[in-house]
Amino acid sequence: MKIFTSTQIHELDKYTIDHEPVSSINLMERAAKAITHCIEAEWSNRTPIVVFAGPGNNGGDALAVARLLADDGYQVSAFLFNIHNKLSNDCALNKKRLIESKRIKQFTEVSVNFEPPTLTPDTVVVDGLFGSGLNKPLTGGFAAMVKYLNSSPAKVVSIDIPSGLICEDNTYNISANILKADLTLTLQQKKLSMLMADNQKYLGRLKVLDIRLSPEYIQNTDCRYRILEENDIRGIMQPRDDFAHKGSMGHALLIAGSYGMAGASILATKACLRAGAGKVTVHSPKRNYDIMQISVPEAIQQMDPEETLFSHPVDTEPYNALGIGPGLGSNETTAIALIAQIRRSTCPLVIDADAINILSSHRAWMQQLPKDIILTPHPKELDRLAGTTSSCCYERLMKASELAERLQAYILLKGHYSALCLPNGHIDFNSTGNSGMATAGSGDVLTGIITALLARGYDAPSACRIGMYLHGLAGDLAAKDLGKESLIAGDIINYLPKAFLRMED
Ligand SMILES: NC(=O)C1=CN([C@@H]2O[C@H](COP(=O)(O)OP(=O)(O)OC[C@H]3O[C@@H](n4cnc5c(N)ncnc54)[C@H](OP(=O)(O)O)[C@@H]3O)[C@@H](O)[C@H]2O)[C@@H](O)CC1
Ligand SMILES: Nc1ncnc2c1ncn2[C@@H]1O[C@H](COP(=O)(O)OP(=O)(O)O)[C@@H](O)[C@H]1O
Ligand SMILES: [K+]
Repeated sequence: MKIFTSTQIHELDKYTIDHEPVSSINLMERAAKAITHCIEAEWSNRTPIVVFAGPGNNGGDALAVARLLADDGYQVSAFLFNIHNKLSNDCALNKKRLIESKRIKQFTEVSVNFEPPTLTPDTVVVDGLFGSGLNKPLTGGFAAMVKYLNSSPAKVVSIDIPSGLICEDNTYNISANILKADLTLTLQQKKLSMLMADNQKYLGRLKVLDIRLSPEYIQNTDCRYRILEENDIRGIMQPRDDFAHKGSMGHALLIAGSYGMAGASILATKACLRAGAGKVTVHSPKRNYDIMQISVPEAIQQMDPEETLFSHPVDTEPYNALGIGPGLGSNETTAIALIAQIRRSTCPLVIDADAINILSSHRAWMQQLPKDIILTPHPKELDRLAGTTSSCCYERLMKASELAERLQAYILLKGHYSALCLPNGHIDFNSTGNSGMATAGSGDVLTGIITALLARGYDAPSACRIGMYLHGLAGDLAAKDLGKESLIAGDIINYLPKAFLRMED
């Protein structure tokens, strides 16, 4: 699913009006009907409704909803904020229709002073102050109104997006001036800011309402952001050849696990095997030999000369892909071996965990990274790598994207909606995965999966897309059977077979 920017959403709106064809007022009515339907499904007509409408089309939607609810027997009070005496055409038309319908309990147009109504816990507030047209943070009277609503006991339903939240960049927005909705009914598609962890507190429950905007525009318009769905992944997965043999299914090398961190290499290795690599070799320090042999008998063991850490780069000629980093530690000997390993590697590379941390403390080495390398940082690792200090998720995402462009690398920033930042500046978000996966070792599993896919011959973007999707899907299937609370990283590996099966259906 493409995630258009607010500018593109306006173009899409206009294109639909011109080409469907549908008049803009009828498109607004379509949106208002969908919103009204959702509200009526949740609250009976004994619920007092208070509608707050702004001067633009978000306000127009809200006034149409006020009329439709009143028509269906709800007690509706509506406030239209028209402080500059300037309404959008469709907002003005819906004001007229609302007044003419006469079913409304109270309609107030606010131009100067606003006497806020009493909001009881059983009241539902419909927020149509600002939607995708908000172009700067709220200030003054509107900010005060948001604060008033946030401190009220009423339930809030936001139309399209909670007022005060901007569709993309909220880096310099003020949290107290953004409405906290209980339910957000967003039109046609999620907005970029809805994918960010730090904005979840504003959204409440989020529903996407299909208002049938032009499929032609949606299909033909290039878009920087998209959410990967099952069909996108099915489209790039290759069937396993009947005549496949272990020599044709890729030989993966993992360099992982220092003494005390054998678990990370075990998880990555098992995941790599379960993701269908023909052969997996794991390079780890001598002291981990027995535990590795016993834990993953299917893998080939390669011992580092050192007892407890990775110290010697290896020849990658026999391998089709290398994953390096899980549980590696950040000893200086390991750091030097890592950069030597990166320099001499001839196969596709996945860099994770401690390998990323080592690069963060030796930034000059980043210039030596080959093109098309894959880095899989979690947010803290990305912050160390890119030197981000802000807690703003959008800013971090932009840093990750800039870094991907500068290095011509694939940066997979992990989390809910993991974001794959591509060298061309585009960003693909993953749609699978759940909070049960917030458990140590989940990332090691992802590294193993992506390394396997690279070894099998997928190019870097496909390996990342399929890898993060299957990883999340395995987590979802595991959570369905086991619940989220007790999920551990090993469960993700155990459910990878079912995730593959689901994609073969
Ligand atoms: N997508 C679709 O196809 C469909 C979309 N629809 C609906 O349209 C909505 C978008 O409508 P919209 O473009 O009229 O913008 P909206 O959010 O109402 O605000 C614009 C007004 O706000 C003002 N303003 C901006 N920032 C401000 C600030 N900080 N503080 C104060 N004022 C500020 C701005 O003023 P200006 O910047 O122009 O001076 C202008 O007056 C969308 O969210 C959805 O609900 C549906 O009807 C049907 C199909
Ligand atoms: N709430 C969540 N929703 C979806 N996926 C999640 C969630 N929490 C964690 N994950 C996934 O689990 C993995 C965690 O990786 P990471 O933080 O590197 O773990 P570790 O370092 O312990 O192996 C990532 O792939 C991430 O996307
Ligand atoms: K709104």
